[in-house]
Amino acid sequence: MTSPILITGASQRLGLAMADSLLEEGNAVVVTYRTLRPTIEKLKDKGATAIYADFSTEQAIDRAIDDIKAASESYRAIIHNASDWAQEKDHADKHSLFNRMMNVHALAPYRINLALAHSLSNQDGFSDIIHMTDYVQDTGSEKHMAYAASKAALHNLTLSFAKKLAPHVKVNSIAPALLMFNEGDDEAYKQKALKKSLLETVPGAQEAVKAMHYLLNSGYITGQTLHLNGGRHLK
Ligand SMILES: NC(=O)C1=CN([C@@H]2O[C@H](COP(=O)(O)OP(=O)(O)OC[C@H]3O[C@@H](n4cnc5c(N)ncnc54)[C@H](OP(=O)(O)O)[C@@H]3O)[C@@H](O)[C@H]2O)C=CC1
Ligand SMILES: Nc1nc2c(c(=O)[nH]1)N=C([C@H](O)[C@@H](O)CO)CN2
Repeated sequence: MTSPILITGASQRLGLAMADSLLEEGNAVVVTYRTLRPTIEKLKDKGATAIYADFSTEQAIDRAIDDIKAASESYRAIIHNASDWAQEKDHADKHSLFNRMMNVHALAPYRINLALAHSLSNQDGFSDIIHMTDYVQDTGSEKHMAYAASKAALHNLTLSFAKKLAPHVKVNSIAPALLMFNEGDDEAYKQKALKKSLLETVPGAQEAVKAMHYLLNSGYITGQTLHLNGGRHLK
């Protein structure tokens, strides 16, 4: 079995779907979680290694890096999926909000990539880093300003790491728009959100799973963004 693939924030939704798909394909998988859900136990039953990781502070990021390095001497790929979709209106302390967004979405991927750069290996070809960014990396967001800025920072790290880690490592962004609704999204929100894209659909987690496999199996894509947005950029 080749070196494991690391997926951060895999206890639910897209991260869980990506981890499940990689396990079903026979890959070794290491996941991080912040909330211990039954889904994590199920991933462990399928052979995954699970590591607790909170990326909201510098000290917690340090601890996570130590645990990730202890879990495997080498990695086939790193998928930075962990994310906190926070709105300004819900956080009075904007300084704390901005720092937390940057820690989760930019500092943690930056520090983990640097720490594991020499541990990325694939006897069959390229290794990979995938950054889960967001459609708003290019547009900003009035309601999620710090979040959007941190996703733009993450995408810029895609460009820098693509240059720094070539030719052995491919580094790409996957920039979704609406792939899945959240619990509590009411019908009015759903109808309004659907109209934001040309295709007017919400495809679900498998759209991200397919994009992940495409990048992992590509032999000539690096420094790119796979936009999964249903044509929203043309609306
Ligand atoms: N779903 C969508 O439609 C879209 C998704 N994306 C991006 O795709 C990726 C996956 O999306 P989705 O599955 O909806 O993501 P989620 O909102 O489900 O978040 C993924 C995981 O991130 C973890 N997380 C949140 N904050 C922290 C933290 N401070 N430290 C460590 N882990 C943390 C959570 O862990 P836990 O639950 O264990 O606490 C959560 O399970 C994200 O990067 C997201 O920004 C972008 C645009 C649209
Ligand atoms: N961490 C998360 N990031 C984002 C989510 C989410 O559920 N978790 N959802 C979105 C929305 O689907 C947005 O794209 C709708 O326009 C964005 N980011």
